Amino acid sequence: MTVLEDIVAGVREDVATRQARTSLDQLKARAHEVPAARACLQRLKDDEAVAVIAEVKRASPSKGPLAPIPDPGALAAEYEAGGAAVVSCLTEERRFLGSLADLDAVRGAVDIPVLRKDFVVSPYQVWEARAHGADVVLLIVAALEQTVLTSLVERVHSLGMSALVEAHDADEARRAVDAGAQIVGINARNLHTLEVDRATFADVVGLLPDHVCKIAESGVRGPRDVREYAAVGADAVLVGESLVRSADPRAAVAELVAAGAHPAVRAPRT
Ligand SMILES: O=C(O)c1ccccc1NCC(=O)[C@H](O)[C@H](O)COP(=O)(O)O
Repeated sequence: MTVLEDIVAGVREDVATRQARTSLDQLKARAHEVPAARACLQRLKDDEAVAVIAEVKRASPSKGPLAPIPDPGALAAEYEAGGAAVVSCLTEERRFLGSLADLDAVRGAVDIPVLRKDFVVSPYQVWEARAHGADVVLLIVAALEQTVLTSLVERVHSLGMSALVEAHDADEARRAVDAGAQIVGINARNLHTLEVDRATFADVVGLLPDHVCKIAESGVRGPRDVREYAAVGADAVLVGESLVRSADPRAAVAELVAAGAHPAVRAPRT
């Protein structure tokens, strides 16, 4: 069993447990009570700057525990104050030690869009994301059959949210676009070895049409990596570990934002 299959198997069990407590109809009712989702495409695809998506990430399969994060809302507020365009919140429980409670705390603490980062395999989780105030939902191509991926993208969009569709290689990038993705993340972390190879982004990004927002995910340790991703066409970077380990996450985000703010760092637009 691959790491991804193992994570998804656990997620399916956890979703079943939650669904036994809260029915889909109850979730839908809650989803219609929360404020409408915030738009996020324009925030991420700004020709003048590379946007920063800052992640609340307690642990990971590759590194184990990363940071205790006693107050995820306070961390998210620091990210926002540092200039993050979007806050990503991991909600997967077993390997990332996240939760919907973390998502609630983050949602309550910031005004910028919030991404629910999880291993979404069912419409129930999409409704759950909306019911908890998420504006963006991650969908991982490698975890989904194409028909399921397409219908989940449609479901996310139909609820007014944005889908961030994650690819790891050229074939997955094509599948993301075929599924109707407007925002595609290219994750430099190999899901089999868990190693990060930032060159993956440059290898794959050229396959994405101009209108698609291109996000470089994983392995950003500082401003230099932002500049390198920007130079090969990233509209945004998604950063977790280096921010949660930072003694001053607000300043750390601000440094990344500043690195992406200078137009000279951008790849020529077509
Ligand atoms: O982080 C992991 O070890 C991991 C393992 C298996 C699947 C996904 C994983 N990470 C999710 C992510 O995509 C990252 O949290 C995100 O891109 C931020 O990466 P980083 O800045 O390197 O923490």
